[in-house]
Parts: sequence; C-alpha cells; structure tokens
Amino acid sequence: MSHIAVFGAGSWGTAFSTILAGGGNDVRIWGRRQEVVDQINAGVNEDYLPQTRLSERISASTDPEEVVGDAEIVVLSVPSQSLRDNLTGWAPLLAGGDRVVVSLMKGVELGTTKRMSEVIAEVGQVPTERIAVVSGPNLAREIVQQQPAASVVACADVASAERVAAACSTDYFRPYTSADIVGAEVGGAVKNVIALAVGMAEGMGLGDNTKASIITRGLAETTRLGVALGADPRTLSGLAGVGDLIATCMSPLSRNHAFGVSLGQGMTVEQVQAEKRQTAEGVKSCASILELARHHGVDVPITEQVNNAVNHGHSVQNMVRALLSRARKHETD
Ligand SMILES: NC(=O)c1ccc[n+]([C@@H]2O[C@H](COP(=O)([O-])OP(=O)(O)OC[C@H]3O[C@@H](n4cnc5c(N)ncnc54)[C@H](O)[C@@H]3O)[C@@H](O)[C@H]2O)c1
Ligand SMILES: O=P(O)(O)OC[C@H](O)CO
Repeated sequence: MSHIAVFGAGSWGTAFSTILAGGGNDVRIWGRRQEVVDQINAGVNEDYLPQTRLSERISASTDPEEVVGDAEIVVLSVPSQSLRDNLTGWAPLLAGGDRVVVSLMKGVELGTTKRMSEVIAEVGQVPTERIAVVSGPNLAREIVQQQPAASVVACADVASAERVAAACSTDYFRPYTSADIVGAEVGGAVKNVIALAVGMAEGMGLGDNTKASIITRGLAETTRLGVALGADPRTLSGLAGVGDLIATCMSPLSRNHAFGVSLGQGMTVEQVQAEKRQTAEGVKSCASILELARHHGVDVPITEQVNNAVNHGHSVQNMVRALLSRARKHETD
C-alpha cells in the first residue's frame, strides 16, 4: 500500500481516486474549494459525482503540501488551460525524489501549443522519465460504477509506467503500459474536438452515417498529427486513440459530445458555457490543436471547422458545407 496525491477534485480526479483506492492505495485529493473538500472527507462529491459513495481510503485538503506529503505518485487532473498557473505553485513539491507525476488531462495549451506533459516538464521541472500519462476510454460516471474498462499508462521510462499501472490496477480497471506519451496525449486531446463535431451533427438531427464518417476521418487527422509529432500510429489505433474516440463521440456522458449537441441545436458557445459547469476541453483546445497542426504542416479539416464554429461564429450548417465541398482526395493520403 502506498500514498498517492491527486490534484483536482472534479469528476475525473475523484473517479480516478476511486480506482487508486480500489488498488489498495491511500489517496489524498487537493481541492480548490473548501466545500468540495469537506464533502470528500464526508465520503461524497455531490457536485461532480452525485450518488457515489467514496472509499474510506480517500481524504481531501486544500493544502497542497499536506496532500503531497510522502506521496510516491502525484496525479494532476485540473483543466488543461489552468495547469501552468497551478503548477507554478506546486513545482517545489514535485521536483526531486523519484516521485512519478501523472497527467490525466486531455488538452493542448493555448498560446504555447504544448502538451500537458511538456508543461509539467517545463514548469514543474520534472524529468521526462518521471512523467506519465493515463488516457483511454474512461468516462468518469461509468468508472465510479465500476464498469469494466481499460486504459493506457504511457511513460518514456518502462519502470515508471509499470509503477503507475500497478497502482491503478483493479478487478474492473485494466491499464496497459506504453512508451508513447505523444500518441497518448494527441489521441486524448484531439478526440475531444472530434466529439464536438459529432455532437454538432447529432444536434442538427443527422444520423449514424454522418457520425461514423466524422469519427473515421477524425481518426485520420488525429493519426496524421500524432505521426508528425513523433507518435507511433499504433497508439492511435489503440485505447488512447480509437478507443477513447469511440467512447467520447458516442456517449451522452461525454461533456464534449454534449457541448456539441447543444451547439448543433442552435445554442451559442456562451449559452452552452453558462449552462454547463464541467470542463469540455475541446472548446479551448480546438484552437491550440489547429495552431499546432498548421505549425507542422498537417491538414486537420474537422478541427479547423470546429474552431470556426466555436471561435469564429460560423454556423454548424456552414461547417457541414465546408467539409463536404473540399477537393476530392485519396482516402489514405
Ligand atoms: N470526466 C471524465 O470522464 C474524464 C475522463 C478522462 C480524462 N478527463 C480529463 O481530466 C481533466 C480534468 O477533467 P474533469 O473531468 O475532472 O473536469 P471537471 O470540470 O469535472 O473538474 C475540474 C476540476 O478542476 C477545478 N478547477 C477548475 N478551474 C481550476 C483552476 N483554474 N485551477 C485549479 N482547479 C480548477 C474544478 O473546481 C474541478 O475540481 C480534463 O483534462 C479532462 O479532459 C476527464
Ligand atoms: O466528458 P469528456 O468529453 O471530457 O470525456 C471524458 C473522457 O475523456 C472519456 O474518456
């Protein structure tokens, strides 16, 4: 049994803590808000995971130092665009020792186009062999119901990946190790943007042929971008790629999918944001992923159209027209 620190008391930080507790670890969660911390210490997190009883192995605090203590693994699960600011305060707690820092986040930083592991390395001063990413088809609500699921623990260092995988192995959660951190992060971030597009199509009343076409072409652009950044294409056809793409694009539980549905039904971005409190990473990351792709000369037409709809006021009808009127091409080009 070991002690693990989790930064972020939202839906996935809390759900992943239940996996870690199920793996026999004592888990301490850092939360920003005292009322959420108090709830977790009383065995619930009603704001993010209503009707879920949390393990007695899970406790919470608003004090980062108390949360880290002698933790062997530190897990980060805050919204991607807030990671840099938060890490500035937490960096002294992460550096040194042989602590593994795990990113659960699925986004790309606006302004720098950095992946979350790159932000952790830069701001947290954590060496690459101690940074891991956990990513896969893992909708928080299904995880806390202990429905069987698999995921990927990616890290440049095999021993670190195995330490994290051992900590999050339970009889319902099966982690596979990987050395491809780039592939895992690109798969996790881009699928949110594709899920927005699928949600928009659904909101417009379009059916399964349309959704399957977007998912498949979404995988093509995810793979092109991943490979340009150095990913192994097999990662993108694995759990952190196609697995997470399917779960997020098809599930009504996905916040990105749901956000897209509301846009497709005619709501504005501002209206949807005012209504939904939880993080839909693709809404911000569509711009940074597009910028990253352009920088590497990679064509990402679906991401480009989602960015047009989210950030430039284009209509969803315009998005469909723009995608279908592109010049014909070979499928595998
Ligand atoms: N929910 C899921 O099913 C799921 C599954 C896998 C991965 N993820 C990823 O995990 C990450 C976290 O998502 P989530 O689902 O927990 O989001 P969430 O919206 O449920 O929770 C986010 C948490 O971060 C806190 N927060 C918000 N702004 C903050 C800030 N500026 N500084 C510090 N804390 C802040 C919120 O109070 C909340 O506790 C995202 O990158 C998401 O893509 C989510
Ligand atoms: O609810 P979403 O859209 O953030 O997706 C949740 C997870 O990433 C699914 O694996």
